[in-house]
Amino acid sequence: MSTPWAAWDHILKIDPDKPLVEGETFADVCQTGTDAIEIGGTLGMTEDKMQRVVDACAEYDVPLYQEPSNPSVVIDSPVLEGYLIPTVFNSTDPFWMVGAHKEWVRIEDGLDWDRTTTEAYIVMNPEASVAEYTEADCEQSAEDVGAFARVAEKMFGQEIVYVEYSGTFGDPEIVQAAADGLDDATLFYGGGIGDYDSAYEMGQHADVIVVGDLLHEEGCDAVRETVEGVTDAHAASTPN
Ligand SMILES: CC(C)=CCC/C(C)=C/CC/C(C)=C/CC/C(C)=C/COP(=O)(O)OP(=O)(O)O
Ligand SMILES: O=P(O)(O)OC[C@@H](O)CO
Ligand SMILES: [Mg+2]
Repeated sequence: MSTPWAAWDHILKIDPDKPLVEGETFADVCQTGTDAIEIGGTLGMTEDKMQRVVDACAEYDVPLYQEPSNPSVVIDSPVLEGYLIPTVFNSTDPFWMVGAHKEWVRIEDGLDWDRTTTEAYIVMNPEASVAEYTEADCEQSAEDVGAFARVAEKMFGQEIVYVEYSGTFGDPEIVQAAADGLDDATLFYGGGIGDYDSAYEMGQHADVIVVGDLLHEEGCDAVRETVEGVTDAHAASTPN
């Protein structure tokens, strides 16, 4: 797989288990200015729900990626640009690091490796479903997170490191520690981004910000503001 995310600033994560804001359509969702759409969530995932979102977004230009939370919800669709497969570095259960992946590969024939890449998650909000689901140890200092990020890149060859605060705005110092741990990998940050300022702030530390709940709670105009926030943060920090 090539590394298109190296050029991204913003990902919109659609949770197929949650409705859009009343009156909005997937056409609106695909025109928020985001660089890519990830389709996934932790709870209530089914192939059908995934497929419905993929179909609804298929005709627009924004690249679509599936982010499955378990092997049984992966859908085979030519419309998908690729599959971003989490591996949770701070899970206390190896199933969420490598076990689910082994099961997937054992069961499925002919996976499309060119369209498949992993995201090295560091799950930091103990209240999030994803933390509970993967039994993540969220007691990680900035030094720990920096070391996880470095291990992910240097020892496990990960192209994407994802600091995940799903549902709450994280600690910018921790996100910066992850950034400092990386040379080449792309740093995703997700969690609690709700407006221009929060997008700008995390945009100063992460390569890509991921916006999820805001789409389902506030809608497309609010998402568009976060695209502006991170774009401005990156423009301000890029030397000419
Ligand atoms: C091997 C395959 C194909 C799948 C397994 C992939 C793994 C390890 C998944 C672990 C769980 C995970 C990191 C899922 C990614 C999606 C995610 C973090 C969604 C956000 O979840 P929450 O916001 O906590 O949940 P809800 O919004 O559903 O409550
Ligand atoms: O839903 P929010 O809090 O925006 O988090 C985004 C994403 O990181 C969730 O996996
Ligand atoms: Mg969520």
